[in-house]
Amino acid sequence: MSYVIGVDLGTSAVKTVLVNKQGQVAFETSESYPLSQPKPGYSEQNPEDWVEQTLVSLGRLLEVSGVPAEEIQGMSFSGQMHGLVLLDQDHQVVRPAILWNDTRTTSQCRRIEQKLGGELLQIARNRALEGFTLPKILWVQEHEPDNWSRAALFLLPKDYVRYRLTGDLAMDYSDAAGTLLLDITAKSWSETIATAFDLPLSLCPRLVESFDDVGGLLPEVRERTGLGETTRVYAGGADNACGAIGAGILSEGQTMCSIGTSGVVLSYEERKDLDFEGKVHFFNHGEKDAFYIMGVTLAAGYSLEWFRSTFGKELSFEALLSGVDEITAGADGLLFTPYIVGERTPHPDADIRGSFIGMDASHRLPHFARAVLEGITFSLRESIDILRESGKQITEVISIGGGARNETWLQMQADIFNARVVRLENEQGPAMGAAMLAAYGSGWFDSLADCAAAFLRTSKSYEPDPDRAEQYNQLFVIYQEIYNQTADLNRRLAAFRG
Ligand SMILES: Nc1ncnc2c1ncn2[C@@H]1O[C@H](COP(=O)(O)OP(=O)(O)O)[C@@H](O)[C@H]1O
Ligand SMILES: O=C(CO)[C@@H](O)[C@H](O)COP(=O)(O)O
Repeated sequence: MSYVIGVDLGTSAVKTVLVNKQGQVAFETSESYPLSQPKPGYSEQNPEDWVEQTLVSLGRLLEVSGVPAEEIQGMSFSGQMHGLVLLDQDHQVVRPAILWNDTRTTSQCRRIEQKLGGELLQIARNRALEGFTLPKILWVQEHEPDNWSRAALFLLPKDYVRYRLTGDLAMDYSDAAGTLLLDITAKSWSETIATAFDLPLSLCPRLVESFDDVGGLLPEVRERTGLGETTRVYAGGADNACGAIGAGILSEGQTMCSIGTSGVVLSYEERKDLDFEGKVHFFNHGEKDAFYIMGVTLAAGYSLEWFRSTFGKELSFEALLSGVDEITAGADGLLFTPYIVGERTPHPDADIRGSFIGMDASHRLPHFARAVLEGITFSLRESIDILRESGKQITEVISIGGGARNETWLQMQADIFNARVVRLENEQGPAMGAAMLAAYGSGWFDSLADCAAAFLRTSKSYEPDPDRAEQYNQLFVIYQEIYNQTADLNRRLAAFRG
């Protein structure tokens, strides 16, 4: 038997899957790590935690599956996007990684806009958002001169882990697209953007394709994990690019919804010259010379996780959500907005915060849990609507990520999106996408599309219920008003946050 490994470096955990030539997941493991919020709006992780837990996860995969190391032909990575890992000249980490959901960089975003004006959208094809990497680099430059003076190179999270496993320093196009330093269609680092902020191009690593072979595993990694010399390592991609590959989003007309820590609505995009005015993110795909567009809810699964850990600490997700399907659409007049760490699409606003609107003495825990699921899904519907307004036909959505584990939530997605929602046999989209990059890189298939045809299987489809879809349309109009009604209140409350 031959196998490949997909590693998904998520925000809550690293997940590894061992996949055979038929696309069956022979074994999977997950190892979590902490997220630190030293101040409101800050979000950091220790890169050493990622490396350690990836090694533990790979070791378990080998040990428990019992698969001989020589049967594992390839390995590739998917990673949380945008996180800044700064390295010094000796490739030592300079400071904790500043993550995608860290919103400390509003003033750096305004500086980028002032300096570059329309050139930013022309070159980087995205607007300056707090989560992207360039504003984080400028924040360190402004606020931590000692750390900045030591910085020689930056990497993104999965590229750092891959460096520690192979010794190779590189970044793939799909992840580089989220830095705001890449000329997206030219596929090169932008000298215009770098020089505008006095950044030497030597700060940027070598660029590679997601399916490029970047070497073998270091001897100490082989010893620690049980992997051998036969396993080649392929660069990998951004978690959303890998999620798209793992959901088979490889041609025009295909859309996915991913609910992990963040929430993403993503469509394959052939129209590379169309101006989306920065309303959605426009990124390079993991497939060669392909692109996708997407909208992002910053706290999707994270809102549910926050709600569970705050109000139902002893409950599993299954227990928390068990009574939710007994409550009707709209949770008896209770709405939730998932802005608990600020928002991106369609409201790029670091100060906005969440609300429960319409609390009534009759509401119980399941009402609140339902309102949280509905609020997250309404937020994703805002991205669906932007994609539809750009001319996309969205009649079917492949749902992946932790949010695809709950049947009620999948039906809710179908009703709120007014589209068929499809769950795959394996909802681990990004890890599967990484395994597919390794399978394609290893020469198992002629294209990623051929790999998707062989690997991906539908598990169940959820059709929208016309009555509930109509009810949700009416509720969505009220939901959409909450942002404007609460934006000023939250701006004034910002001064009182810890
Ligand atoms: N059984 C479940 N039912 C509903 N939602 C779930 C369930 N398990 C996990 N989730 C949601 O999925 C999120 C984690 O998704 P995952 O794709 O693993 O995240 P990430 O890749 O960001 O680490 C959790 O925060 C939670 O909101
Ligand atoms: O910032 C983005 C995309 O622009 C996020 O989607 C991150 O890539 C993190 O993803 P998850 O941990 O939620 O998978």
